[in-house]
Amino acid sequence: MADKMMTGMTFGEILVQPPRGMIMLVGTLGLVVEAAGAVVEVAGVAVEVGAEEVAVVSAMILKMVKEANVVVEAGEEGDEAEDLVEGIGMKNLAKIKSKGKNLRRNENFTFLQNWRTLKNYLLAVTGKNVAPPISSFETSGLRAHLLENIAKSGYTKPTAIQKYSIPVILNGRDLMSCAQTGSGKTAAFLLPIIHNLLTNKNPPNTENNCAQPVVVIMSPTRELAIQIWEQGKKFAYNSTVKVAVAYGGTSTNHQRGKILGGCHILVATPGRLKDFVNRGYVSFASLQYFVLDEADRMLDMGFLGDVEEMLSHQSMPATGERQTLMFSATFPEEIQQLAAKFLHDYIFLAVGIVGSASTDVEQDFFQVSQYDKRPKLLSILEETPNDRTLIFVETKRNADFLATFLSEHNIQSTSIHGDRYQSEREQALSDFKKGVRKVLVATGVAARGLDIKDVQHVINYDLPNSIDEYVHRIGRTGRVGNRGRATSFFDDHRDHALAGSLAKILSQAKQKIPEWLGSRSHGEYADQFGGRDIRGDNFGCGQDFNSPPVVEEEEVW
Ligand SMILES: Nc1ncnc2c1ncn2[C@@H]1O[C@H](COP(=O)(O)OP(=O)(O)OP(=O)(O)O)[C@@H](O)[C@H]1O
Repeated sequence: MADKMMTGMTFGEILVQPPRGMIMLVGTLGLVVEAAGAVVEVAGVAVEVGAEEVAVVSAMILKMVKEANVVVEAGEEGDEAEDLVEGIGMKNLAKIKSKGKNLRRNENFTFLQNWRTLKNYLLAVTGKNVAPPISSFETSGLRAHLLENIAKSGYTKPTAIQKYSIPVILNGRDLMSCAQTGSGKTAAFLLPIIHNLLTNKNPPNTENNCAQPVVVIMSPTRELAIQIWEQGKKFAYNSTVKVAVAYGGTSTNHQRGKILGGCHILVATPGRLKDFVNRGYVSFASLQYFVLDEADRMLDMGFLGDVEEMLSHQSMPATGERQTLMFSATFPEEIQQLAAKFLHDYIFLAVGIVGSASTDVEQDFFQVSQYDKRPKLLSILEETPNDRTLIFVETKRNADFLATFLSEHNIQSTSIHGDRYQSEREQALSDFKKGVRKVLVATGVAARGLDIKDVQHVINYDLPNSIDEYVHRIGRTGRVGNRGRATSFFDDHRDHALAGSLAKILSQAKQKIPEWLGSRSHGEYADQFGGRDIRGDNFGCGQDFNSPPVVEEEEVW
């Protein structure tokens, strides 16, 4: 049955007006919903639902119930279905009966519930001929050497996004893949790519002092590029696969030498990649995979020009002749539309709600005016002196200022932002990772992708302008199943435009919305599964897609 559904046959199809115009559908193992009414939009796609995501699914059901006057039949009293129905207060809206798995119909829907088989996630898959997911690394078909390196990395089983992304990539398909922060997206693209490189056994290609990588991975920040490079080297360890990196702020000679020495996989920031391509050090003549990590960021106005330039370079294979892979935890609809033109007959994957915050992060808010922020910060940090804490501020100046201020108060801190020398940035990150400094004050440069072990607390000293940025920032904690904590200072004067989006994020993550925040959001968040974009019109406000392009990628942070 699962195979049938994955290929989009007509089973379990249902409305669910999809987030961001993409199709979502509930069906199969956890909850089967059979469409029979006009309200239903047939989608032909499967979604598995799971215990962790029951809340999300509950809200979907609730929405359907509201719209279609559905009658829901729960299982035996005390079982998961009963709990779920209870939990979402559906009793007020639909007739609930406790009679095992019997079916009950009304004119719109039939619900068949089999809650005991709930899986661990909610998944949306769209596209034609989707390869079925893998269930374990051992049975994935990945090469033995790679499996050894996976085991050495301490991975015992694939995460949800890996289960679905790996076979799609192995199958040669283009992919847009969305999953929450810290869910293992990097390995989801690195593993199948390295598998194929190991299988093909071709040596790295360099002609006329110009390297021809098989894989180019673009990342918005230098530190993230370094991190992906390191992870790539880990998976390619002791093999013939060569991984190199190119990023700004350091001498080109060293990087160029490494790349020319042989490189299958090149991880790069946009500015340095463009520079190397324009100088003829790198060409795309052998390229098979083009990967955009943090794809929505790579395709917003800041980097779009660079990405387009690379994709339209004369040596770049055309869309459809290369495999294009895009990964992110957030993917605004406008950017998805833009992304589609670089993709060929692609598969869309979403684990969880696109753009939602990790449910493993406990989110707190304080109403704090600009003048009260410093004492409030001190009191919070003094409560938890041993916590590894990442503090986000809006300006580079304030990052330095705050780090100094905290150090003067015996809280050993350092800072990372675009005005520091690259060596200082790397030192700051290293000190923070090693625990030499417990506190790192950062601008948005550290918001995305960075995987720093045991960050217990993220503090938004200044909230960002965009809700997606908020989601990425707080995603620096609560990674791969660990719990984390995020605290944000909400300044009424500057942050009011974000209130609705924040309330929605809290609501999706099933967290308490402070009354004062809820009242500022004018109830915008109440309807989680709206007919259009999951975030509605105002969601993502502050994300300015029309802002002028920046010249150098890192300088904006
Ligand atoms: N299957 C797995 N088992 C255990 N740990 C894993 C597995 N896959 C990835 N990890 C680890 O999980 C952490 C988060 O992974 P990764 O950085 O790829 O997340 P991400 O989804 O890209 O997050 P972000 O959206 O913040 O960039 C890393 O430390 C990674 O090594």
